[in-house]
Amino acid sequence: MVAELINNIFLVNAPAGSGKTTKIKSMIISHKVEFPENNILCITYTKRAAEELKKDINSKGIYISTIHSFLHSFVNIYFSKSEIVDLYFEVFGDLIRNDIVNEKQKENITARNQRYIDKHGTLSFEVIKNNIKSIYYNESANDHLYKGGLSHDSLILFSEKIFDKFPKIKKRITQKYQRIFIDEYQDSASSVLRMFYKAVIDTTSNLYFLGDKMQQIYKNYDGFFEDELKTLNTEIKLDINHRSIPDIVSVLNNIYNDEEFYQSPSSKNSAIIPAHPPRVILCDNIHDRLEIEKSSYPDALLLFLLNQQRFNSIGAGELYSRLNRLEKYSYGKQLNAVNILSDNTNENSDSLFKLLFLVEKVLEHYKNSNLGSIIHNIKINSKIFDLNMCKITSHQHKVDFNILLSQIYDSFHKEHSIHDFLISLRKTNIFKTNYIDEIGDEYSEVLEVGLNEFKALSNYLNNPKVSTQHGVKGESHNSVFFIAEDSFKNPVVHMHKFLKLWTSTDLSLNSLESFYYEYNECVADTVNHIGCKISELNRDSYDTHSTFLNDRIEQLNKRFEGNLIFKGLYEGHYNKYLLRPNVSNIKECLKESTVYGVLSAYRLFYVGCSRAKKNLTIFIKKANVEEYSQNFIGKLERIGFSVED
Ligand SMILES: Nc1ncnc2c1ncn2[C@@H]1O[C@H](COP(=O)(O)OP(=O)(O)OP(=O)(O)O)[C@@H](O)[C@H]1O
Repeated sequence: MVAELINNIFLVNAPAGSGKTTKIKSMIISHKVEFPENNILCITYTKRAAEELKKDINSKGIYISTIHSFLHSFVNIYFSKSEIVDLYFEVFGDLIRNDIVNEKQKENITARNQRYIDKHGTLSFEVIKNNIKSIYYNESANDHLYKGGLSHDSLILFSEKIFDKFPKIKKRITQKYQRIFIDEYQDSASSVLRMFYKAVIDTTSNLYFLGDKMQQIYKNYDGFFEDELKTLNTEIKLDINHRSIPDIVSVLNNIYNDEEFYQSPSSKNSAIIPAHPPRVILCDNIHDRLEIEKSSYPDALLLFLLNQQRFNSIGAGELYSRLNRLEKYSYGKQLNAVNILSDNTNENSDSLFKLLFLVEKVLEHYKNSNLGSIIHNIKINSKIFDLNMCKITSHQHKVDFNILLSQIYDSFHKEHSIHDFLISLRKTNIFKTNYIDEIGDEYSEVLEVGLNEFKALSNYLNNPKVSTQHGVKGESHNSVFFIAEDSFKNPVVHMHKFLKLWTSTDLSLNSLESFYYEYNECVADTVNHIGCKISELNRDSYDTHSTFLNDRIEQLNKRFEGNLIFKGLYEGHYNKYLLRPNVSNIKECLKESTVYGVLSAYRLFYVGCSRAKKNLTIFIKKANVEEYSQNFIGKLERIGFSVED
């Protein structure tokens, strides 16, 4: 049966640089001019994107925010209603009961249960139910279900449940908003897409999903909105690349390798002469070669895969790695080391870095003899400065104060550790001693790092030229240096396996993604049958299921026979298993990340290349592609790259 097309819900799936963000802005503005009384909602993927968009369109009735802040502001007024608290227990009750029982005796759950008993005297489902009067969004990656705290993911899940159960609440969305835009739809969870779809269908509001499937670089979307996507209105076409020069547009078309998404270059970019053709540099040592190229293109944006590499390149690698090890910035916590090291404003919530960035700002004003700005900074930071010491009521005070600032200035320019710098700050008495002293033991490793790393970080923040491949969505840069790297965990990106597969097959997003979904389903089905994750298989559980697993491997081998992606990624592992069936060999066969890592590398490669307006360079370590270098160079040249050794 052919699904009915939906007229008021639009899908604009268009490649990089085709003007999606620009289109959103112009649609918002023109709608507002025509219907000034209407309200418009625009959901962006990151806070930064929301802030950027707000700079251009900030008028009454236009609401721009991330999905979490939108949902939170929209549903939190119901969070203490008894029906909503009941729904909370309906949705999360089993999870709560399981944690109370803690069948597998997980240590963290045992500890959490004990903390609850210490505080409330006892732990049971009924006690928890009695204690929770209202639920809340805890703005972190982990739920606090005993207290009614919803994590990022649970806020989304629970909002969807609220809209399903209480249509009146859902209806408020379209009563309030006549136009809704979801930017970067490809990285939104399918539950988010479905939520808006169900709210807007059969109403007079319009909903627009804008994005690019090729730029799906986070794992939020699980593929469960594909049927609905096929029913959407696709009459808005964006097929001109407004960002890049024709040679780069041609490379991008070839990487995308899908006629449906073919882009023409914009005529305004045709006259731009690049410094070099899009090129791939195959080198023995990427670091050394980068240094050389950086001197010719000092403004190039360097795209690394990992934050660690990015901070290494800035000259603040040790600072990043040590801050990253702090418990409070570990995985799942509200803030991480990147948040702290990227925020040189007064909003930085880390006591050490707030102080360092502030001191640096004050020294900048000192250098420019701008006493007024120094006083202003002192006044708005009364928790950090000792206001008595900073009072300037006479000429002598001013002279004394200047002496203290000059001591700080000298100390800041000395080669010593952050710890020694803090000691020198403490000695001046300008700062509250308890503020400095409270930067306690947990920071001891961070304080050992040289102050020069902080200075390098600060220079970088004033002029960022290094980013991660995940972090440059939506950006444009004249010159881009993309550094090919692998990562086997957080994030999983198998760049070199991708390059190898790309060399030997005519890869397109559709072919690789369909294989990924199909293979993933086979793995999920196997996991369901054996009742444990593939990575958790051990010799005993393998023996129990070996007949089933052997059959499964033979079936899959047959099913994907002739599939070049399977051949490139899995065939070797299957042959090995069929020769020697054992637990470690089966794990390799059924590893979902083998294909996921290649798929995410393909997308990141495209995202990275598509940031370049004029000059694009890819750096690849020669040794990593040696085995197939002739074919690889041939492929690169067909794509439109020039290849340099
Ligand atoms: N219609 C247009 N005419 C001229 N320039 C445009 C037009 N649309 C977009 N641009 C310019 O092209 C560049 C890319 O636009 P935009 O960021 O909107 O594209 P996008 O599709 O959102 O890109 P990406 O998917 O890579 O984030 C920007 O510099 C923008 O100013």
